[in-house]
Amino acid sequence: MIEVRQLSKRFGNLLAVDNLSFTVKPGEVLGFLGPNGAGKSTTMKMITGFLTPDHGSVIVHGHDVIQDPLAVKQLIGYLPEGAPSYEEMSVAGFLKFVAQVRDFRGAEIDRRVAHVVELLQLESVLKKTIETLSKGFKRRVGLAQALIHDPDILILDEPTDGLDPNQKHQVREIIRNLASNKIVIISTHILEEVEALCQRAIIIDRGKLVADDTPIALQRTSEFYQAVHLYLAEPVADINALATVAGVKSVVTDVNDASHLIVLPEGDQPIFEAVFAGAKDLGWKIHHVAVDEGRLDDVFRRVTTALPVEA
Ligand SMILES: Nc1ncnc2c1ncn2[C@@H]1O[C@H](COP(=O)(O)OP(=O)(O)OP(=O)(O)O)[C@@H](O)[C@H]1O
Repeated sequence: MIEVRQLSKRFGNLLAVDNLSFTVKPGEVLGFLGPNGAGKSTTMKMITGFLTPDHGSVIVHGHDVIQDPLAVKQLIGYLPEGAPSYEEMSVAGFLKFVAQVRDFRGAEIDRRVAHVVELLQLESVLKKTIETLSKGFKRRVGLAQALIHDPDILILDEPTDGLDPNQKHQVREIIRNLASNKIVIISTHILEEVEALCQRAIIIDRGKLVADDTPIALQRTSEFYQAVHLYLAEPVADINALATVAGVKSVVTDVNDASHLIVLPEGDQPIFEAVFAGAKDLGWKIHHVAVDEGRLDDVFRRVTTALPVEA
């Protein structure tokens, strides 16, 4: 279990993390979301013991990160933002070095390295120096070092950043397969990644927690949840004729397709049957209908602050 209690961190005048509290249980994959500069990396660095908080504490499986940093570092595999340091080392040399730092000796070092090399498919780049690798391979080497000691807890700062769609898929599969008894915290800007991988999502904004729920529950707070998409045979003149149907808040036209209407509900109750009947009564010819499940990107925009546009 990870317990983050009233964590704060200031850089000069900037309160980067502001009284943040949450807990994560074994078996949970937690998506950690927020706009650029929201404080995700800073929080992850404090959980892993790489940065000292100004206030608050982090308890990892009963160990306080500040009082007992070594115990916590043994429990955690951490993939920091960006590429591994030690750019001039070969991949094989770097992974061996990491295994030694993790206190493995003799044949166990080779066994550990071989395991992560296979897991992350690094065979073809073992002899290359890290600085010569593509961004995707650097990310995979970073993941390999985080996994080398088979940690109970993985803290992954944008793990699929820079990977192509196939590699993204592979890395998500690896995380999904690892996750059954581990705690995984993933920071990401990719909302589909949260929907695909995470049982829970936390959104922070300006260092503060602004949402904490399952991705589905968050999605259902979107104004599009239960919205009805009507795909008509042809555009209709008066779309607002449908706005009088009980439970309908408004009707808008898809900007890219005039025969696609989006009927938004007043609340979160289904309006499909009433909308369908209303459209039929109006004599509209319907090709296809779909009910919206809600959108995480819409919720993200609602609960976070957009950065000011630079002049
Ligand atoms: N060492 C530092 N010194 C000064 N300011 C810092 C330092 N580290 C982070 N910050 C600032 O703290 C704020 C939070 O940064 P952080 O990297 O935690 O955000 P983030 O949510 O991870 O952003 P991103 O999504 O862009 O990676 C930012 O405004 C950042 O510029």
